[in-house]
Amino acid sequence: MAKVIIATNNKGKVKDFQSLFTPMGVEVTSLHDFPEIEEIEETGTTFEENAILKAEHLAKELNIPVIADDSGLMVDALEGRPGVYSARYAGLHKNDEDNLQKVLKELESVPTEKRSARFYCALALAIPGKETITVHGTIEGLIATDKQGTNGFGYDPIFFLPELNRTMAQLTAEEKGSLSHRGNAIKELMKVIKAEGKDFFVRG
Ligand SMILES: O=c1nc[nH]c2c1ncn2[C@H]1C[C@H](O)[C@@H](COP(=O)(O)OP(=O)(O)OP(=O)(O)O)O1
Ligand SMILES: [Mg+2]
Repeated sequence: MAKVIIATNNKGKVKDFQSLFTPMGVEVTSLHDFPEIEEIEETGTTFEENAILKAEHLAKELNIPVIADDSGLMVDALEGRPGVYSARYAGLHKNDEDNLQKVLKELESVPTEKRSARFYCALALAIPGKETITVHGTIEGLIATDKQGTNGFGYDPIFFLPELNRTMAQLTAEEKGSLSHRGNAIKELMKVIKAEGKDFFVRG
């Protein structure tokens, strides 16, 4: 069976990738399957830089093609924060809940029309001996005033999609994949590798 290696420790991202790749008959492998690999520090100042760091690190260790995802939430009223620091917004050892509560608190007095935000996902594909490819995808939404829904992960329960009248955490995995920043980035990556005659699948 064809496999794709994603350099991530985030179980929510793994689920998102599974919902995109499983229908293609492709198995998703993550850092959870390589416990001996040390996690690399995200020292970049952009999503792209961090995605490249994560993908190239694991591709070098394993000597096979690897994809990495660096993503986050950008809130206009917060000048783009939490941005690249989305995973560490409430502090290094905080979790998704603390992070989203911090955003809700900071937006407490901000009216609906000023609660615009977007998710951003940068993907890097590192292939040993080749130049690393980066692509990105986004999705626009509004920050809700409280949590809704239990699907997904991270900031999904407070990311409201006005056209669907639901938060991202109220979508099925398939719905999220069809319109999310991550789904859009994957579509872009598929286009680019096709155009460049490259491939990220590992067989066997
Ligand atoms: O679809 C999403 N739905 C909700 N929240 C999301 C999403 N996508 C990214 N996010 C948030 C979660 C985390 O706060 C940050 C990612 O941080 P980021 O460093 O890329 O991931 P991570 O540290 O959790 O895992 P890893 O680096 O091992 O891939 O943005
Ligand atoms: Mg991370």
